[in-house]
Amino acid sequence: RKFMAEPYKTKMVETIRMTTRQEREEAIERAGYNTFLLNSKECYIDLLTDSGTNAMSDNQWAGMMLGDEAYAGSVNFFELEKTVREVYGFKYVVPTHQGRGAENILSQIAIKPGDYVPGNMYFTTTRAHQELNGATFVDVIVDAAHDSQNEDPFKGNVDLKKLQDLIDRVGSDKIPYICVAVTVNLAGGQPVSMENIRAVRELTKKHGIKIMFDATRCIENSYFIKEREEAYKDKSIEEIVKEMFSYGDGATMSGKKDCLVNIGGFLALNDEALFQKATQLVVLFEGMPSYGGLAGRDMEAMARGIRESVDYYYIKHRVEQVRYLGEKLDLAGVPIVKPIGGHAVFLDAKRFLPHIPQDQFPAQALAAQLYILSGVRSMERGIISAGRDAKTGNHYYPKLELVRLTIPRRVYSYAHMDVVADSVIELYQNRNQITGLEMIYEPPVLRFFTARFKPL
Ligand SMILES: CC1=C(O)/C(=C\N=C(/C)C(=O)O)C(COP(=O)(O)O)=CN1
Repeated sequence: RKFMAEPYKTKMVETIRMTTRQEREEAIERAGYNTFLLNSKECYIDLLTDSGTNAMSDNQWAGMMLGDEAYAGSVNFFELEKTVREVYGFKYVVPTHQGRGAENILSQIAIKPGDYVPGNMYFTTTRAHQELNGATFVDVIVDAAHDSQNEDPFKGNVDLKKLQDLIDRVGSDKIPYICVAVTVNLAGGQPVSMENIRAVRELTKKHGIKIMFDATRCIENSYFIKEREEAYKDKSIEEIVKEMFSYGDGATMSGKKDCLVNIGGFLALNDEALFQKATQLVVLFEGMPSYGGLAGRDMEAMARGIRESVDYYYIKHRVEQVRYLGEKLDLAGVPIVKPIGGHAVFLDAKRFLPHIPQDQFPAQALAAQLYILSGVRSMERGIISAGRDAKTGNHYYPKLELVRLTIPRRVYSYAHMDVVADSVIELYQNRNQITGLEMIYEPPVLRFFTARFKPL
């Protein structure tokens, strides 16, 4: 068989049930055509996100029984710290409740008003914290990343000329760090090559600019390096992760993805002065430096999840299961982002619904219609997620208007992937019946979480 079978067997099940079309039409109406506002029990196959929705292993659950819930100096903290040092290679670890907790602290300790933070495409919460601290985010990703049909194997790469131009334009003292996301979520889960990371290190080192990784999906990135970068095909995932991060000064991590936990994250740093600043803030926002908003048992589960995540067969299956879904859709002519990403298949809503202008929110409409047809929940990653330009007040109009079918780790089977594929293909065949939406409630920040719409 082309795709490997699951490298695990099931020991516990959580029943899911199909709803009726009538129930789903009522539910999406109540949710204002925003899939974020649906209840979990209204969703049959929930592909909203891979964040916190992953299945833990028996080893991780066993670790939950070993929570040292001491207020300070928990055994589990030292286990987490040891694991981050051994697997990722960073020196200091500040646990946080999830990725945003780390982004909040890093942005506050490293950014001063008027700074510029370059990055390989924006991510919603990452940019929000950078802007909250007075920085301007500057997208320095390769142009190919904004083209859903470009099949470059490393579309997450940094465009070194764009980075150099920014340095020349604003001066390196205005650039505290570059945020290198491995993989790039909104480009379609696209990886950064080791060669590019090395080149970014070389360029930034000359100007005293730090590299801070967004490590959220770093294992998927490592798998793509092993699969697509000749020099790494015989390296282990663990060797690749270690080398990747050796070129950086720190990382923010949402453990809810590649660390295989339902809650958790951390800020990792090598610089002691920055670490000291981080510990001063963590007591304000997350708790003690030795628990960062997490119970001891959560830190134990995260430490064990990190160890499991570098297992080759685990990550091979994970990436291949996503590829399986993507290839079925591609074969049926459904427009998707290529190459297929590590954590999700992204539908290209502009090409799926060319008759709907972007300011009638095609991706939002497509996600709502997919739910009505099949109970499959997906996430809008287009103009609504992009938000408004703080200066002009106008929508950002991203080139990529996408619907993300995000596959949780170790949760769904290939049969579920077939159900998703069949329903997307059916929707594609009837795409001309889909109409645009009007936004009837728009929150001021990160609007995609709670905005409401109605069909035009
Ligand atoms: C690349 C990246 C993310 O994808 C991310 C969160 N992503 C979510 C929730 C998602 O659905 O993609 C975050 C924020 O992590 P958090 O959701 O606060 O644990 C940071 N970086």
